[in-house]
Amino acid sequence: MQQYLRIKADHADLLVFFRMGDFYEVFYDDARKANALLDITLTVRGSSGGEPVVMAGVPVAALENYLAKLLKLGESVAIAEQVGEVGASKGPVERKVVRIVTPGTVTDAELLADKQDAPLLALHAAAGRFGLAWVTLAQGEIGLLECSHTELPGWLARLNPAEILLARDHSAPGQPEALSVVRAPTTARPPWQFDSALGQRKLCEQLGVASLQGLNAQDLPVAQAAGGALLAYLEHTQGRALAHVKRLAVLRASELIDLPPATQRNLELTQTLRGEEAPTLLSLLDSCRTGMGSRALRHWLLTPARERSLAQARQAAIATLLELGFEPLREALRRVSDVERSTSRIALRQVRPRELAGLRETLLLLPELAAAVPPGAALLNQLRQDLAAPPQVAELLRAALAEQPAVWLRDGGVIASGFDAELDELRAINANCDAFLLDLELRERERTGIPNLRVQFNKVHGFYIEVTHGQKDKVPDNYQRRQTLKNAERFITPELKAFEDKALSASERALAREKFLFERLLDDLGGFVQALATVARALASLDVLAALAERAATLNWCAPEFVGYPCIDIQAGRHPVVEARLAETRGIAFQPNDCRLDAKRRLLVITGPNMGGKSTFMRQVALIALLASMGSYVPAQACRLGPLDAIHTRIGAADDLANAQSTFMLEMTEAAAILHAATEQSLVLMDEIGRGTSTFDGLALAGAIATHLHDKNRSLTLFATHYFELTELPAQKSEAHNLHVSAVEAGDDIAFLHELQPGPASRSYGVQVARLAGMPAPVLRQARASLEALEAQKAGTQAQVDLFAAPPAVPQAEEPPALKALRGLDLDSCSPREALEQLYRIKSLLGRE
Ligand SMILES: Nc1ncnc2c1ncn2[C@@H]1O[C@H](COP(=O)(O)OP(=O)(O)OP(=O)(O)O)[C@@H](O)[C@H]1O
Repeated sequence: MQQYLRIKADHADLLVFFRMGDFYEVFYDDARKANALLDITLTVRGSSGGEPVVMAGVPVAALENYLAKLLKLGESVAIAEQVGEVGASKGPVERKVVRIVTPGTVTDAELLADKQDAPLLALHAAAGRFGLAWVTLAQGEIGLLECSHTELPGWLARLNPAEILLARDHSAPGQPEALSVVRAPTTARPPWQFDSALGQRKLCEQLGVASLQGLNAQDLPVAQAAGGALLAYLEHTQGRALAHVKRLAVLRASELIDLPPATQRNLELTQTLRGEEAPTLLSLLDSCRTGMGSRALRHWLLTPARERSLAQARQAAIATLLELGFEPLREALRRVSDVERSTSRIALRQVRPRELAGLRETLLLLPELAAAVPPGAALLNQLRQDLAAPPQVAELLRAALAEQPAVWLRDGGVIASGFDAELDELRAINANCDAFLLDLELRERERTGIPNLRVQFNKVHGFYIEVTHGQKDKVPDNYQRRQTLKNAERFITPELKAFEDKALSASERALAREKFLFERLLDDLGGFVQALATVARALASLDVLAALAERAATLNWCAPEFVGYPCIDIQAGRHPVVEARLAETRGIAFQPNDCRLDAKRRLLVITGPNMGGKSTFMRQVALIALLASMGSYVPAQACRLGPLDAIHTRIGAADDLANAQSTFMLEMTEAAAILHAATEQSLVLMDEIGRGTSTFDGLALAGAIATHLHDKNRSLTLFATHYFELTELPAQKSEAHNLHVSAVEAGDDIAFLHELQPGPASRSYGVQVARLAGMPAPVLRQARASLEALEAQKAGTQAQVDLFAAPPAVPQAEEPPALKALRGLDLDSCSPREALEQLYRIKSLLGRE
């Protein structure tokens, strides 16, 4: 218990798994926690310091399962192994924490989702800004970024960290709200570790550079401070150099297209509104053959650059793949293992034998893969070159690693035969054991003339020669008695004893030798980590490009064109996810629609019946713009896209109970954020703004918001509404235009054509849609009657309100006397003394205010 308590004191915040033979035991509060989280039985064994020792345990063989569960729940675990020799000294065997597993630092394939990264992120606030530093250990790249408090939630949603490090007892305005966007567990770290000088030094050390200047990361003190804490935590949990973490990516909000959390959610990019993985844009796009590809695709989708050169390079690569064929490449990618994760685990020395076998196969496959990359596009040429791993790696693995290595190193059978003479000899002893014993038996029978003499082995006595009592007198002098049984006698000879020593130690020594050789193999492979990381990145990119080409071909997408002026011009665009769902579930075709926004058509007011397809249309425009910006083809016949700095969306109505915001409050908060942030280069979707409050309030607000977007933000805006009054806007504002979705009515029935046409809609058809939804007939009758009465009433009292008039000027208040006096001062004509007197006078005026 003393040993345990010592270890626990060093790892007070973690669950400590304490190895005891075939179990990891947890004690006291850890045991109670484990009991609650893992549903494992609590027991009491003995007492320590007068207190009963409460404990629980998990079998060693089941460790990974339990770890996976705990990590999912956001818990971190310290694993204390027996490191001393059992029975080597008096007292308990020595134990040490050999591994700390936290949600943001796991690299085990079994504990990670195949298609998603689990980054570790450190967050720091200083000087009114936030600094973020993150790393995906399984990838080996550190990211740095600084942002404002309004941008923070978007970044957190994008990076989707598995664990967040914060300075203990420090918070900044906006931080708790931003953190509520993600569900990651937070870990408190000592505040002094969040220091920018320390961070700069640590980053330079880690990346092996003299200064961060060359990496474009010099001017990010707050992010550097976060970087310091990040690296300190990695040292604490990994306990060894992170040889593979050698790259730095500096992200700048101003270089990426802004995708606030509301946009990521409303467009259902990686999660449906209900929080499911499919059907989403990502799930539709992701036909990648490898986990590496899926992870890269998610990253491409969520970090589109404003500058178009990367997107153009990707587009050109997709065009080449479409022209010259992507199937051979995709076929080859099927057999590729997760080189990215294996590489990082080589660097962390956590790699398992089977992973190395997978890596070997992939490396041998690379020439075939490279040959399957079609020539032409610059990006493809580059990636093909990157696939050229140094041949020594495959050679090393081929020579050292067994054909089919065991799962665990501890079981032996990992190193290939023929690789090491000493290991071969030790293995030969084991293998030749039986032959030697048979041979010895024959020889001894001959020598002694005892026909039923037998050479045998048991665990307690080792090897022996057994002779029945009847033959005892023939036993030669050099036989020494080991044991006497009822009807037989057991002996040992010097030759047999020597063999026994050799045989018994041989298997142990073989295992030790294998461990040694495996470690040496890891040392040797360590030198190739960067080269392997390059291969991994190239494989991931090729996989994404081939998947995007496949999607473009299968789904009949086109290459978008980029232009330098304000423009979103889409011909026959489709919503890719709705289209796929319609085809899959109802076998019907999607109705394509055009969209034209430019300097002269900045705001489209979209009206039409419920269920008409307004939301679908707006979303499809945003999705097409996003797909084009990441470098993909798009679901349209043709598409021209100008500069884009953000996609803002205000769609749908969901209560945010967790943050104590009502539907309407949330609606207004999101709309306000958009009016503050949107620029001339932003795409803005506003779906039924104002519907969360009374009709007049809603209408008045919607009119004012549309006016502001048109006059002040001047963004490219799609504005869907049920307020027909807003269709008057284009009459007053030159850059606003009306569009409506069509429906045809036949008696009480209504059919939606989902077709966009110029001009305003005439009706809402709300009652007809309610009928389709199965509303009881009396309710419908009453609603219809009320509707008629309301419409008649409205027609009679058509008030002339200008919804889009410029806001009245703010009344000018009288200027305060102190300010007036200050303004009246002529500084050039007064002496220093007079100036001082004036200052006193002004100060006294302030006192009176
Ligand atoms: N272009 C289209 N082609 C085929 N079906 C479509 C199309 N657009 C929409 N739909 C179908 O109509 C349904 C309703 O569309 P959507 O939610 O966009 O309507 P809406 O006009 O926004 O309705 P509301 O005003 O009630 O919000 C979609 O779920 C989809 O199944």
